[in-house]
Amino acid sequence: MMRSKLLSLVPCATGPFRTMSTTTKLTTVEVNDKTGIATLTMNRPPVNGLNLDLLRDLRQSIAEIEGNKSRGLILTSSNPTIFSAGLDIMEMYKPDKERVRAFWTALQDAWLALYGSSVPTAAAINGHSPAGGCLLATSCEYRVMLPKFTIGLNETKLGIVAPMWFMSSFLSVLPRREAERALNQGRMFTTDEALQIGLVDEAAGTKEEALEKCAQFIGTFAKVNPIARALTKQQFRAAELEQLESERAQDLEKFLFFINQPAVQKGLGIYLESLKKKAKN
Ligand SMILES: CCCCCCCCC/C=C/C(=O)SCCNC(=O)CCNC(=O)[C@H](O)C(C)(C)COP(=O)(O)OP(=O)(O)OC[C@H]1O[C@@H](n2cnc3c(N)ncnc32)[C@H](O)[C@@H]1OP(=O)(O)O
Repeated sequence: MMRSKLLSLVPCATGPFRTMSTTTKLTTVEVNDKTGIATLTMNRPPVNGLNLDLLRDLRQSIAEIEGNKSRGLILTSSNPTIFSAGLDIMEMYKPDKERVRAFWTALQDAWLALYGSSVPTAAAINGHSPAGGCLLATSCEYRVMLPKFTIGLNETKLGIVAPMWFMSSFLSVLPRREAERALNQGRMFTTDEALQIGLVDEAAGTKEEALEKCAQFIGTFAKVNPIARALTKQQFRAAELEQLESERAQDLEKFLFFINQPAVQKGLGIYLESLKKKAKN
């Protein structure tokens, strides 16, 4: 089933490209008419916290980019210092029962869409990228990061646990030993450290430069058969995608059980307070 879905979404090898700019509430898609590459920009102030609506918009924008025959997707942020602060903790703290189910389901959907996207993907990481922000970046095939920001899966520092599929994205970028240590430590890497360890592929001085480097990466596929490339990517990523697809319901229940533990709620409350205090100082 995945294969036929993929074939219908394979990007066109030839133009012409349409100039297009569409905005859902929290994301913008702009297709460059010269390169045919789509830039998907997250725009949810103040920190691109991944709430239900942003996750749904992301998924919708990814589907749109696949549907409009773009040559590739660059994920970035409209915020000059934050790529994404990760999951909106307000969705998990004292959550509404129905909404939190929809929220986690939307996160699963967004990850399946991005990690399994048929088009080449790159992240122009133009700001901090903790936790869910790092998940988005590592779900892409290439990462370019601006200086003096941080990226990583810091879940253990918040007293929460990154699910297996967060780890899968991380593991598709970092060697196993490095990934395990960083996950256990909840380590945030500076741009230089991320570059050194291979968590990001390149550094760039400005957002424009980062976008250009991402476009260059996507351009490396110009002479590759798009169907063969897309099927190769999909096969390479099939195990992780199929694991989540087959365990979605259990993954949701596991999340709900974990998040509703009084100790986890208490920890999230303390963490939120510390973020707010920091903002006041
Ligand atoms: C077994 C399996 C079981 C499964 C178990 C469950 C698994 C869950 C996996 C979780 C994944 C996650 O992504 S959890 C999320 C992890 N994210 C983080 O830890 C990032 C926390 N944020 C930061 O570090 C910083 O905010 C940062 C992004 C660097 C930006 O710093 P700044 O100084 O520019 O901005 P701040 O002043 O800190 O923040 C501006 C405002 O945004 C708020 N804010 C910041 N981050 C926020 C966030 N993630 N969610 C909500 N609100 C946030 C602050 O409280 C402020 O609110 P006001 O004071 O009201 O303005």
